[in-house]
Amino acid sequence: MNPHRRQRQHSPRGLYLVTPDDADCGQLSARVAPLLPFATWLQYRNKAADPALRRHQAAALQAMCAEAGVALIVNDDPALAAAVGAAGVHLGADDGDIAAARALLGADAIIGVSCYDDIDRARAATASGADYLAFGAFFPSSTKPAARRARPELLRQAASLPLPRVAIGGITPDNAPALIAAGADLIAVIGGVFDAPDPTAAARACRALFT
Ligand SMILES: Cc1ncc(COP(=O)(O)OP(=O)(O)O)c(N)n1
Ligand SMILES: Cc1ncsc1CCOP(=O)(O)O
Ligand SMILES: [Mg+2]
Repeated sequence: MNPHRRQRQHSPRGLYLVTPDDADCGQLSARVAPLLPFATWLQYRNKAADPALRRHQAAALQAMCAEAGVALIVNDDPALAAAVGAAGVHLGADDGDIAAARALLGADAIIGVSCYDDIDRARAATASGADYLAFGAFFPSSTKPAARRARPELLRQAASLPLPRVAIGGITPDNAPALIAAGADLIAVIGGVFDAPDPTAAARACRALFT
């Protein structure tokens, strides 16, 4: 097995950086590279790219993450995660089931599941072998304006489940403390870092919230 896939942490905490849609491979790598020192995990998410571009970008990010010691998690697509040797996959409600992803990626893979505002979905994902539970959107998101909204109390409620809790949706270094106080182990961020005037400073500030 590729040794860089074996990066599963038992109690991951920190910044879960998620990529913006960017069709320019060189530009995407250049935007991500200075941020990796502050990320616990990186998710490759590109809702606009065709399969060839997604494959190319995921492979480039996997090489960068392996070098930086950051786990790469591919959004939506277990086959792409397997093809590039990523550490895991993130599955939403329309992205297939956990068992199929586990069969493809193996016992060491990180499989994350979107639970939105639904604690019953979180319980079911836990029982099905998920590795983390993602909740949100907690704040208005310019990346995904129609995202279902959740309240921070849900993070407290999910403390009864034995998995890391990821918060997503409109998160910035300024509004994240309320979510961390409510129990978020990781904050998943796109615009709050990549659209910040100084993305490196924003990523550093996100990480500092966990120290
Ligand atoms: C960490 C994390 N949480 C939630 C999502 C959203 O997944 P999904 O509902 O499948 O929506 P898309 O991202 O595919 O638009 C995520 N990607 N990552
Ligand atoms: C994928 C996703 N799911 C809920 S909100 C969201 C987008 C997160 O991006 P941002 O951090 O820019 O709000
Ligand atoms: Mg999805």
